[in-house]
Order: sequence, then structure tokens, then C-alpha cells
Amino acid sequence: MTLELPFQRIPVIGERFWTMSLLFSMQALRALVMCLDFSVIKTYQGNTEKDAWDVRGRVTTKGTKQLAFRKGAAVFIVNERPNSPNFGIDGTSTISSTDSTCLYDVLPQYAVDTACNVCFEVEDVERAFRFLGKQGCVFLVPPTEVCDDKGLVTYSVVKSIVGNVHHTLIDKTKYDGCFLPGFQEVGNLMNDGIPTDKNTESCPISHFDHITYACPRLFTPKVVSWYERNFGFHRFFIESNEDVDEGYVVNQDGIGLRLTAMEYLKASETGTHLMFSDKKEPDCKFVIAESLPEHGSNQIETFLEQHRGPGIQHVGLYTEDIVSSAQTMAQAGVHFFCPPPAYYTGVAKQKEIEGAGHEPQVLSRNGILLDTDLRQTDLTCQATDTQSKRYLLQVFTKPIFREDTFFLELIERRGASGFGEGNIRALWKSVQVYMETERVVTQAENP
Ligand SMILES: O=C(O)C(=O)Cc1ccc(O)cc1
Ligand SMILES: [Fe+2]
Repeated sequence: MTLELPFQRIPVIGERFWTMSLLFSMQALRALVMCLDFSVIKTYQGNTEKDAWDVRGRVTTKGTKQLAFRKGAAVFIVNERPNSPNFGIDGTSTISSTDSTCLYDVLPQYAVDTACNVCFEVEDVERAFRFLGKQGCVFLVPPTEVCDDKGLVTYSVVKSIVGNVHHTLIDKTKYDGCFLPGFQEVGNLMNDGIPTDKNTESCPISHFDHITYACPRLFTPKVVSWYERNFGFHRFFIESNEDVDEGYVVNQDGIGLRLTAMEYLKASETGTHLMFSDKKEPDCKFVIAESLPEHGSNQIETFLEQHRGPGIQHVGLYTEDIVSSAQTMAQAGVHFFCPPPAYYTGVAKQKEIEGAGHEPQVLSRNGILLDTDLRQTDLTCQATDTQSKRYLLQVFTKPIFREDTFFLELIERRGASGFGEGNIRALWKSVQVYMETERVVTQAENP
């Protein structure tokens, strides 16, 4: 059976984008801006420099604000959260909670700060709408056109089956302006303490590497099949001997995690598989995380509780230089998870880090994890020592919202396309330690 692929491309680095729409408060907005070291572009050059923007904003007819931040090809759209006091660029906005003119998205009514939209660029919004409609998908916004003197954008919003996550499907090939209609240069956005003129080279994030969902137990197969049937995603194995049905299970040392990964291969239609290519192909990857039973309180269950349902747990941002990016973010006040102290002191890990050309002390100071990916799935080449050494470096921020929900990850891939088991364990343990500490502090504050 051939599956109709209604999408020309999902994320394509450089010229196309894959956006996230986040809904949150001013406090969390500050956290995001600090985290990612956005700079505000003060002059809008129009067509000639249509990519020359980092922060853009618009105000809907009812006064709701939307801000768009870009780092490389990664675009975050921040929607003002209704009924949130003191929110707004200037902190004085009066907010309508029922604003249906929130373009490129719906304005989600959600109880807590949340990242709830992943936008896919599609070839033909109308065709995608018809195809997905026949597949039984529920649309929140039917195909809708918006335009200004720079052209026309068509978009539509479809619900996913993962909690409050929805997908904006967008075609902006007929649009020549900067970002999207209605978005303007944002003036003194960060006029109270957040620097506006940063050297962005110090935080060279180029695109979204993956998005991880936190889901309830046994929900994963439904999610995978939904994305396979509707969006043409394919399973990929985090580990070569991973069980198709079980996924990648980490079930020891108090860790009880099931991970299942899928991707949309930009080149899948032509059969070109770019696995282990050193080119930074921005294939869209989703990871679904669920916890195993009998593991007590853990980060996935905490997410589900505090977020009030499944959703986006974290976003992996690809960086060319993880050390520089992490240092820049730390200087801006971002808090990262620290792996257990023993992580860097083992002789084997030290050798592994040095073998990859890094200094253990530097990685340790910045909480950066390193894993070697030993998979050899490219059957056309023999595994030699150098070919088999593919590295993955990762560092995770603490949750950026008030609740212990959404966080960001920096990832630098040196040929490794999957996720390192050592890193997954270290992340799990550091989050557990953080949650335990938080619980003790909270209990001490509210006995
Ligand atoms: O390693 C990664 O970046 C992942 O995305 C896998 C993952 C997902 C969820 C967890 O709670 C821990 C690890
Ligand atoms: Fe991740």
C-alpha cells in the first residue's frame, strides 16, 4: 500500500521552518529569551533581507500579542496567555480570553504554561486538509488565507492525539515578506534588563533536532501509528536491537523509561537515506517517552500531573558548538541539570571524552553529557575505528516554566543520529535528584 504523502517537506533548514508555538506568561517569556540569547533586530529591511529578523511581534485585533523568535531555522512563536496578569510586551495590556483572530494558530485555553503547537510547512494546505479530514483528523482552523502587501500565506490547524498538541500546516511559498503577515519589528521588548544586542555567534543554534513528548503508559503505539498514517513518519530505532513493539526500554538502577522514536525523512520519497551523514539534515524527529510501572514518582508522571495531560516535554536544539552555547546561556542565567558527580570521574568516560577531542573538566563545568554511538547501520561501509566513533553531546536546562514541565536541550551531533543510552540515564538521574530536592524544599517551605 502506498501512503499518500501530502507534504512536500516538513522542516527544511535555511529556507523553511518548523516552528513551535508556545503559550506562556511574561516570566516564562523572559526565561526563553534568556535561554536562547535572542537579539532584537532593530531595522526591518523588507524583502531584500527577509531572513534578517530575530524577534517579530503582532497584536491581534483584540489586543492579544504574538511574538516570534528565531534562532537559525528554529522559530518559537509565543502567544500571550489569556487572563495572565501583568503579561504583555509593556506589562500593561488588557487581554481578551476569547480571541479568534490569533493567526497561524488557535489561542489555546490552557491552565498552565505549555508548548503546544508544532508547525509543519506543507505544499498544499487545502490538499492536506482534505487528506487529513478523510483520515478522521479534527481541525481547529480550516484552510485560511492571510495576506499583506508582501503576499499570501495559507494555514490550517489540526489537532494531534497527544494531549493539547496541535499542528499548524502552513504554506508561505507565496509570501515574500519578513516572517508572516502582520508581524512587525519589535521595539524595546527587553527594556528592563535583558540585553538586546548580543553576539549570536556565541550561541550557534541552527534548527530543532527533535521534540520529545511525555505520554501516559501504553499510549505510544497509538501516537506512532497516528503520525505514520497521517504524516508519513517512520519509526527509527534508538538502539539497533530495540524491540519493534517495546521500543527502547531502560529498566534498571531505578530508571523506568520507554522511548520510541520516529522521524520524517525529507529524502524518504526518493529513497535517499541520509543516516549517519555528516550533513546536518534537519529531519523532523519525535521521541515519545513513557514511564514504566512500579517506578514510583518520576519525571514523566510529574510532567503528566503538572501539565495536566500529555504534551511536549522538551525540545532538542541543534548547535554547532555545545560548549560555547551552554556557556553563553549559563552566563545569561540559565540553569542546567548537572549529571551525577561520578559521571565525569570514571576512567572510561574520561578516555571517551578525550577521544572525542573534549576536556572532561570543560564538559563537567557545563553539565554536558557525551555518549559514543556505536551503531553501524550503514552496511555499505565497513566499521573501522574512526567510522564507528560517532559522538553525541547533550545538555538539558531545568524546566523553564513555573511547573516542572517544559525544558530545552542543546544537542551537538558528531555523526551520531540517535540518542545515547549513557546520556539518557544521566539525564533521568539528574532530573530525579532535582525533583527530590524540589520536593524537600517545598515541604520545608509548606510543612
Ligand atoms: O535523550 C534525549 O534527548 C531524549 O529526548 C530521550 C529522553 C526523553 C525523555 C526523558 O525523560 C529522558 C530522555
Ligand atoms: Fe531530547
